[in-house]
Amino acid sequence: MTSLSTLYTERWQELAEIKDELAERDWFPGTSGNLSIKVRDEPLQFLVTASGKDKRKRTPEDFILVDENSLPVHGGTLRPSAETVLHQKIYQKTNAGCSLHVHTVANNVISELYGDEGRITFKGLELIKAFNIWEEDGEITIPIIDNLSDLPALAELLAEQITDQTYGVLIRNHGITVWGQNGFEAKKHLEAFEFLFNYQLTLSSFKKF
Ligand SMILES: CSC[C@@H](O)[C@@H](O)C(=O)COP(=O)(O)O
Ligand SMILES: [Zn+2]
Repeated sequence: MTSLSTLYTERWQELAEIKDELAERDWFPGTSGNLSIKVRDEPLQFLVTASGKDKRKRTPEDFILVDENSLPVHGGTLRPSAETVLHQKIYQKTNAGCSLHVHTVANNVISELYGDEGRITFKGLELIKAFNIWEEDGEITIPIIDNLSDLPALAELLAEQITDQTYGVLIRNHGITVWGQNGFEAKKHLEAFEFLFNYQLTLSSFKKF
């Protein structure tokens, strides 16, 4: 059986690599964004990015191990992400092993354009298969929630949107939070959503009035 410390080291490495890749895409403007990865289930413990840091940089203090109440397991002075409670809710309501939150222009614009409808649905696009949807007429819907400043309330709002068919949630004029069973799947979902948002925005810009 893999020891807890080996698991911790492996998960740290996995999350650090994802952070580097998302940084290369410039998906952490102005210190925004936060990432987490589950280390153990019972009791829940996950690594989450430290708050307010430049997530483009790699340092030994990038991640903090937190518990099922989003509190640091080992104490210390480093603060976990302000949005840790959103990650906590995702682990408590899904079988996710990794959760990623980024702010991009595309996800913000889509969230504003479709915010009043409370969701956006994509269909007829090959990339929907990234969500393991293989039907020819398959579709994927992402809910859009208001950007409450009360973070526990925001986490509740997000949790209310989670179903078996939900892979992410847009927070209006804020960003996207996605998850997957592991780091690979969470990143795949994030890249697929961002592709779909960019597709929609590009298509709209070419539509005749
Ligand atoms: C600097 S704007 C972004 C923050 O307000 C927040 O939304 C965010 O994504 C990053 O917060 P953090 O506490 O660093 O995880
Ligand atoms: Zn954010």
